[in-house]
Amino acid sequence: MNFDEWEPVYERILADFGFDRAGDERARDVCRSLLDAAFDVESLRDDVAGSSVAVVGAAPSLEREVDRAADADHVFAASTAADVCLDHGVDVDLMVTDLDKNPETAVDLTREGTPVAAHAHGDNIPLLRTWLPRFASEATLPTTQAAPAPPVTNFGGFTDGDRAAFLADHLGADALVFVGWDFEDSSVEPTKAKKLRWAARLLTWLESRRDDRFAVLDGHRESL
Ligand SMILES: Nc1ncnc2c1ncn2[C@@H]1O[C@H](COP(=O)(O)OP(=O)(O)OP(=O)(O)O)[C@@H](O)[C@H]1O
Ligand SMILES: Nc1nc2c(c(=O)[nH]1)N=C(CO)CN2
Repeated sequence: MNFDEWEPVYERILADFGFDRAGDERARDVCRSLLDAAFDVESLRDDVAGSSVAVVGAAPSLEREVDRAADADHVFAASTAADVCLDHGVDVDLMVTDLDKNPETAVDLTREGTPVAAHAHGDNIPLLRTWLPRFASEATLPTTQAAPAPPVTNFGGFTDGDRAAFLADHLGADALVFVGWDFEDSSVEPTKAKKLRWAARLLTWLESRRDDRFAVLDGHRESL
């Protein structure tokens, strides 16, 4: 994702949530200062290009359908979806997280050599300072929603799950298969519900950029 294309969407997200752009930039710079190396995401391209990627979200429905993730060539798991996959014997190829729920899982994965896309934003700076030093940096892919500052990269996307989809798209995935997504989930609190609406909007944008059709969005496009 070119930042010029992302920036107008990012500005709308900032305005909608009242987030501070300078905070996101500060987080990006803190993240940069905490890592002495970073995962080379392009090393995944040969493997992921042309393949199917399960983009695994952490809706309650994931427990029932996690096996579907194992049918894809690769599994990109968002936040606590990584734990559900691992608990069910489904290997995770990449985890995407902003460190607010299960940072221990992310630490363990990086130490085993599984890449983790660790997202820096204005509201997780203390988490970055606590957890990033424990990550194996060569398996850590630092991301930002502000302008990129290598090695901190911006592939597009906002919530952990839709960022996983934008990353799979960046790597040339042929099919994105959404497992563990529920846009109607009434168990989420209002801010999370608002974040999920943004995830749906961003995935609608992504499918049109790819000239694709994500079944998970059926019945939701019209209300966005
Ligand atoms: N019904 C749902 N409830 C929660 N997450 C969902 C749901 N449907 C899809 N997802 C996706 O699963 C991802 C992981 O959810 P989880 O609750 O573990 O993470 P989170 O750390 O709160 O996510 P985020 O920080 O992005 O809000 C979310 O980022 C979202 O993209
Ligand atoms: N500044 C800021 N950025 C975010 C936040 C958040 O709470 N604050 N939450 C996200 C996904 O949960 C993604 N990005």
